[in-house]
Amino acid sequence: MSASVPWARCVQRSGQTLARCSLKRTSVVAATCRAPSRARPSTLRSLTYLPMRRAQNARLFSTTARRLMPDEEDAFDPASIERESDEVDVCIVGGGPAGLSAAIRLKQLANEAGNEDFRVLVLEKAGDLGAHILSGAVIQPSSINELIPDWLDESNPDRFEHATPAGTDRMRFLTKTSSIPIPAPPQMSNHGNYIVSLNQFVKWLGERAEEVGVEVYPGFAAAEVLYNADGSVKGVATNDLGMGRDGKPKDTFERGMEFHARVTMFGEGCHGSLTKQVISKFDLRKDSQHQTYGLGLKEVWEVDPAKFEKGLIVHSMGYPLPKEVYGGSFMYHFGDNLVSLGLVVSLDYENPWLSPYQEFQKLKHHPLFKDVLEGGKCISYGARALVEGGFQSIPKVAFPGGALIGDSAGFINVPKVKGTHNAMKSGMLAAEAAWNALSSTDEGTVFLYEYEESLRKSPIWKELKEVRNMRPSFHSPLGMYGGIVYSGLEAYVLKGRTPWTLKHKTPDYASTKPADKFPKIEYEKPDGKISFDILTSVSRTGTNHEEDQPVHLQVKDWDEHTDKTYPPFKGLENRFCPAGVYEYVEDESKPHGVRFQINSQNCIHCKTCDIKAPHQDINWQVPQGGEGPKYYMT
Ligand SMILES: Cc1cc2nc3c(=O)[nH]c(=O)nc-3n(C[C@H](O)[C@H](O)[C@H](O)COP(=O)(O)OP(=O)(O)OC[C@H]3O[C@@H](n4cnc5c(N)ncnc54)[C@H](O)[C@@H]3O)c2cc1C
Ligand code: SF4
Repeated sequence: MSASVPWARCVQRSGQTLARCSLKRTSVVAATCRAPSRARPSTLRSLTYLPMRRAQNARLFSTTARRLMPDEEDAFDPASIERESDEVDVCIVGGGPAGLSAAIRLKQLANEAGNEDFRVLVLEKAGDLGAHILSGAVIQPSSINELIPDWLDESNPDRFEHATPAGTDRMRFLTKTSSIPIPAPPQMSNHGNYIVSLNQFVKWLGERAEEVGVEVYPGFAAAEVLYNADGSVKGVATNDLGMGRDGKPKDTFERGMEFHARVTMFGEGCHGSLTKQVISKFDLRKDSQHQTYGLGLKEVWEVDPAKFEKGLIVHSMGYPLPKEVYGGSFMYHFGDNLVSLGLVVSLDYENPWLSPYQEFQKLKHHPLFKDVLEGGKCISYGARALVEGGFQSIPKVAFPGGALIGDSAGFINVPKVKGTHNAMKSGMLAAEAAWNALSSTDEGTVFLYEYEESLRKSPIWKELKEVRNMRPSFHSPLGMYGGIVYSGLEAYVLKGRTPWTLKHKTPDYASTKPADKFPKIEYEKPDGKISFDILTSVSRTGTNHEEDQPVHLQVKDWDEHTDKTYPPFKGLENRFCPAGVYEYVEDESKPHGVRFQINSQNCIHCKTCDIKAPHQDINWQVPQGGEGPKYYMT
């Protein structure tokens, strides 16, 4: 950090060093980057003015702070400080498989056309790329084969080195003590697929993106959608940093930053906080059904080598979930003695006593899993909601000035338990449409008609249409058994050629029934070897949030929330949250004898509360960039 070099100052944001060196694969201060200037990521080049911006902000704020008397502090409006802005060609929110594939494809096209100045920027809320990604993950390589054909080639020094070829597939129906083999439908055949840690894969994809010139900003949480005067999307803004829990700026206050682009893509994954707003603003669900969701909980274990079967893929239905609850488990053996084990629970469950976290702990005691885990070590835990609505729930994906890509739109093939290949492909299709649109005109609002069209002609559309009736068939009067039989018929005989399309029923938040309609579920205490209490699990996510900041789980009136939610549902938030964030603490001074509490530091960004809260009064917003879970090997 030398003051003599104008741009060689530490560019810090919330403890994150902004400038990252793609050669060193590490965060660096600009002056310490020894890469030739041509090879430096443009992040370094374009951010040289940032120290100045921070100095300006600091000056502005300290001036304001000096001037303010205590009784005036309340009147201070952070919005009165103008935000710095940056102008790029395409801004992508979310550095997941969809966002990074879109970014890489755009820069490939720009570089092929000799337009190296074409700026593509990716904003990612995690401190490091991949750190908020949670997935199975068995990936179908169709999209990565297309995007980076030599991704596994021995001759490629930058190949991805952590892919385990899929081996034996097993499908089981579980009762409490036994596991019954059932035929795996063709969709679930994994021949030719790879087991990976999606979090490692995304990190690697990010490096490939920087190599082709994408500007990747981890630690930047997009918090606000910006609009042009004509109503089209103008870009996004990151949130203000250094605000106290009381909503007042602290001396570390720093105004957010605006990123303006002619095309803004939302690749926030399932139930994105900005995607939600854009869908509503442009009424993108006008011709589609509501989205439906599941919550996936997952652990990675290092197991006894004698129990490890490299490439083994096991899926199950049945125990521990009651027959009215759709869901299932997965167990993938990959890498060196690693086992990825998880349970997906659909969020349209009715019984508020049900706890997806506790069901997952119960699952691990089933002999099918316990035998593998015993003697092993749990090395990570995480949870994330996933989209289950499929074909019926695909919204319009293009709107003036932008597009939805990946799980933000919702392209998971539920019977196949896969979404990564579709997320990537949708990003690539949107990229091609954006490149063509931006190349054909230098100004004015861009609308990606071509993306809507190419999506309909793509394998994504065909694949999701074919399986569209499987998930909703589990709502027939025959419940789970009816769904299994109907899905078998679709998989082997009908193959989606039926003239009908089954509808999704009630949205997840409205599916929960009052607690007094069900007997309370008593879960067994964890044994500390196979099953764990929730705080031990949360400690394995590495999650952290600065305590003195506005709560990012926004509930307007905590007492009103308690009045409406506690009496009928008896604290369901405590049970649906896989990180122990919500509590009702005994408090005799309160009307219901309890006080609502939000331990927001524990949040692992799974979005379940925003989806399942019965009165839709919990609004998940991004906290400060760089906060949240620090997943690795997930
Ligand atoms: C438990 C589980 C198991 C799964 N198993 C499989 C499997 O075996 N195979 C498979 O193919 N798929 C699987 N999936 C689905 C797969 O993970 C998703 O389809 C895929 O990750 C979607 O990619 P995406 O880029 O759309 O979203 P994501 O992977 O969710 O990435 C979104 C990124 O955007 C960032 N972000 C969000 N909001 C903001 C914001 N406002 N500002 C900045 N950054 C933001 C997030 O931090 C994240 O990094 C599974 C999913 C789960 C939950
Ligand atoms: S608070 Fe909400 S988003 Fe955070 S972990 Fe709990 S349910 Fe998930």
